[in-house]
Amino acid sequence: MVVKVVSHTSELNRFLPIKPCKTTPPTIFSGTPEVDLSHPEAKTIMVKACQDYGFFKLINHGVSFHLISNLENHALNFFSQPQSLKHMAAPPHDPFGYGSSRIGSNGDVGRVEYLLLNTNPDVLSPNSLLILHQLPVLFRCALEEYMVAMKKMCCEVLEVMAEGLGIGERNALSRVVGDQRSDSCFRLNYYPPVAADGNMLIGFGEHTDPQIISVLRSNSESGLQICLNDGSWVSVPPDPTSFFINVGDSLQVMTNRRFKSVKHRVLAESKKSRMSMIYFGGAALSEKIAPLKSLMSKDEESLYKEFTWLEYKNAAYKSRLADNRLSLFEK
Ligand SMILES: C=C1C[C@]23C[C@@]1(O)CC[C@H]2[C@@]12CC[C@H](O)[C@@](C)(C(=O)O1)[C@H]2[C@@H]3C(=O)O
Ligand SMILES: O=C(O)CCC(=O)C(=O)O
Ligand SMILES: [Fe+2]
Repeated sequence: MVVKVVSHTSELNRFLPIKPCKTTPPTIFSGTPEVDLSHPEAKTIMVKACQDYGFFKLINHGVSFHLISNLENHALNFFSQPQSLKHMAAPPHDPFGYGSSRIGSNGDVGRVEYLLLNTNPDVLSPNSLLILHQLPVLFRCALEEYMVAMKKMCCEVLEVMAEGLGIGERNALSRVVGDQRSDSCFRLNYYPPVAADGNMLIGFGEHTDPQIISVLRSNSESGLQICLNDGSWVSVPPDPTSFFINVGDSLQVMTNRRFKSVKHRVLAESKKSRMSMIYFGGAALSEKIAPLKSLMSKDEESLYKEFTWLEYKNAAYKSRLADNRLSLFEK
């Protein structure tokens, strides 16, 4: 009998079970709200989209396509390397760095490879710095440039949103993500092509994002699905020239549930690889995540207990992907 000794985590990962999905073709969603950032009515459409779906597509965003495709090319080169070269010196149990199949540390799996980074040089753990410095210098520059552009755009979107919500201070939301100490993160997801046997696999299981907003850009391969209010799942047609914005749990709280954080997932279904890049705009660790006073009506009560981003993050990172993390903090 030949006993194969699996000595590396990446090897182990290949044997993790990933549930195949039903083969019925997904419903294509034709109703993605579209927000033109250069349009004077952007604020109204944005707020309605966040109330109705917690999700919208952003066009005329002003981010150069060169910046995006430059990062995409470097990322593709990175993921195309042999497995042994992708594994970086990230210590075990650190969510940051390169990963394959395992999502988080509580048993979730998906057919995905990723690179997860902390975006803030001030709260960068020594591990995150270690990871960045193991990447080719041009890749690292492309990442840094892209993250700066994402932070700026995230703040612009949050300012338009605040205006749309009728909040007096335009920076009530954007100052949280714009803060020097904001604990935002960035993720590159690479979904390898799937066999043409009609089976769809879970690429990234259903979840909500814990942060304030997430800014997602993908190549032209489909896979992203959102859950509508009636509980049905619909496929979002990809658009590599636009960004997709998700309302995260923190924004659901800051708006006292006027906005709902959107449940989403990715099915690995394409014969070509899908690549996505997501900027998760978060708060500083010490920031109180609570409904904005300027938004609340006179006798309105907060639907949530008081907590800081650090408290929420700690709880979130102990949970499974599909858990309702906010329920722990509801009054
Ligand atoms: C299973 C998990 C992965 C995750 C941490 C968690 O315990 C629950 C939240 C997950 C999530 C979803 C959005 C982002 O991709 C992410 C980086 C985040 O902040 O929360 C992931 C976490 C992760 O991959 O470690
Ligand atoms: O890869 C994608 O398109 C979405 C992934 C996602 O939702 C996440 O990383 O939180
Ligand atoms: Fe997500």
